[in-house]
Amino acid sequence: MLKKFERYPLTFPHPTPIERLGRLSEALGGKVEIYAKRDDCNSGLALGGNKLRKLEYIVPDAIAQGADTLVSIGGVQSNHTRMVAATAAKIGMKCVVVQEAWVPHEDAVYDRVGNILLTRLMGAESRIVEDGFDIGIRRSWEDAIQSVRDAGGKPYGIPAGASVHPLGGLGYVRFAEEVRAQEAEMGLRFDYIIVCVVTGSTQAGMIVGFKPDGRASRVIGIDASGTPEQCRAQVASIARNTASLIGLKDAITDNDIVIIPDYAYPAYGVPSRETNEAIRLAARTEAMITDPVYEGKSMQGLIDLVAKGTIPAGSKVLYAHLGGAPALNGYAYTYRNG
Ligand SMILES: Cc1ncc(COP(=O)(O)O)c(CNC2(C(=O)O)CC2)c1O
Repeated sequence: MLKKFERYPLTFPHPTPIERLGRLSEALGGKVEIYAKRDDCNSGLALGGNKLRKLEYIVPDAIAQGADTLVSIGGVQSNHTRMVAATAAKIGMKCVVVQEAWVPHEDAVYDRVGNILLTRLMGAESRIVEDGFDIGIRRSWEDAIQSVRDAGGKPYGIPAGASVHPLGGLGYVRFAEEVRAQEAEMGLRFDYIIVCVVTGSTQAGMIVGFKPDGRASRVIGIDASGTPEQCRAQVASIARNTASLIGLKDAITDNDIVIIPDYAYPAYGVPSRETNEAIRLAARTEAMITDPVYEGKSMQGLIDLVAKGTIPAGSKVLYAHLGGAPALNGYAYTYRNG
């Protein structure tokens, strides 16, 4: 489905591993088999993560346009801006990232550790602004792009999460193709795929990628944005655009888009007690580290959906681990007692 699209390798030259989470499966009652696909371990670039899969299909366009500066946006502890900074460093471009005030934080070091520390270490110009959380196209980002032009640079704009970009969904179409090949090798088939969703092109790409084998609606998005209607609309738009790009025009229906808003509380970037319990359970049963902004909430959703029987006994579930651990450093106070 993707052969006509150029991909600039930013991830390791092999599929990310799928591992069975036996102790977590047992801890949840042993009736559902849980596996994880480790996209958190997908690259040597600055601790990796889901955005690198997306950026592999965006970088060729930036190079073709003769850009010299990647310009993107996220919260202060954005994993996405860290991966854009990593990509710029790797391909020899400059980088400007706008870091908005997406999270009301309690840690004095929140704006100096984790993702933003790495982003700065890789030479990106990190511009902290006071605008609040929003997954859409931001004025602060548009102004940053213009400022690069005004300074004589050739900017290439990458929106938040590389999601509202024409090529933003392709990386996770490839994820689905990879999973199908691994299922064939493993001699199994997953009934559900659990994925955290915020700006949307990760889940949207998976929906498109799994549509041909009838599993689009088995990609269960766990919303971590706290703005579920905007998130759903963005996923739908990206999925339809991506489907058209790869020759599946009009294939995506509303029923293909399954997003559960129940675990984003109390707010984007703020973990609940249940989020923290989920983070601890994954850490203590599998030494699998999840974060309070994204994967901790999708792990919370997985645990709850199994406990409630929404994911029925006998199911095989693939948990998509998309990265995010560096942000834990901005929550040291929250986890001061483990
Ligand atoms: C670790 C991790 N897991 C899941 C997601 C959600 O992915 P989407 O934005 O494609 O829906 C992010 C996103 N992060 C954003 C960021 O700025 O880091 C785009 C919001 C993520 O970083």
